Amino acid sequence: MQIETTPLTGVLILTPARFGDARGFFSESWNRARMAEAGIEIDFVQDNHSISTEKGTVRGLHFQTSPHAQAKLVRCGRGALFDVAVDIRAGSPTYGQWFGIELSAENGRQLLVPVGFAHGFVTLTENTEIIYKCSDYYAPDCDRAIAHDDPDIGINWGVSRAKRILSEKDAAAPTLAELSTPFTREEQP
Ligand SMILES: Cc1cn([C@H]2C[C@H](O)[C@@H](COP(=O)(O)OP(=O)(O)O[C@H]3O[C@@H](C)C(=O)[C@@H](O)[C@H]3O)O2)c(=O)[nH]c1=O
Repeated sequence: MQIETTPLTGVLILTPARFGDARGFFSESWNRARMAEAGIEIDFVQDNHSISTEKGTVRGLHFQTSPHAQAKLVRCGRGALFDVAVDIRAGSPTYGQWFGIELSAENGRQLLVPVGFAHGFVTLTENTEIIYKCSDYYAPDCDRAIAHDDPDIGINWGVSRAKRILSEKDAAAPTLAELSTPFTREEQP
C-alpha cells in the first residue's frame, strides 16, 4: 500500500498493491491492521456504492454534521472519476481549499477524505461506479450539501457547466459561506 500526502493535512492518496496474473489482478482494497500500522485508524461502519450512467455527473459537495460526521475512503470500481475533498473545518489554515485527483478502475487509487471535509466527484466516463467506506452511518438530519461551483472554493471540475448533470438537491445547494450549520471547531476530531 502506497500512501501519499496532499496539500490538505489528513487527505491521503492510498494505492493498494495489485498482484497480477493471467486471470487479472488481486488487491486488498482495505486492511484495517495494515492501515493502523501506518497510523490510519478509522472504524468504517458503512460501505456505499453508486453508479452514474452519464459522463459529467457531479455528486456533491456533501458532508454530515456532528454527531454523525463521516470520514470516507473512496475508490472507483468501473470507469473513472475526478474526486474532490474540501476543507470545511472552521479555523483551519486550509479552510475552503480543495484537492482533487482522478480515481479510476485502472489506476486503483483511493482518496481518504477525513472528518471535517466535504466530498464530491464528477464522472469522466459513462456508467462510472464509485465505492466508498464511511466511518459513520447515513443520518439524513445531519446530511448537508455545498454548491459544487461555489466561487469562493473554485473547484476546476474539468467539465463545462452545460455538460454537468446534478441532482435537484445539489443544484440548489448553498455556498460554504451561506451554510447555516458550518463544521465547527467543536466537531473537529
Ligand atoms: C448517502 C446516502 C443516501 N441514501 C439514500 C437517500 C436518497 O434517497 C438516495 C440518494 O441520495 P443522495 O442523492 O444523497 O446520493 P449521492 O448524491 O450519491 O450522495 C453521496 O454523494 C457523495 C459525493 C458522498 O460523499 C456521499 O457521502 C453521499 O452524500 O439514497 C441512503 O439510503 N444512504 C446513504 O448513505
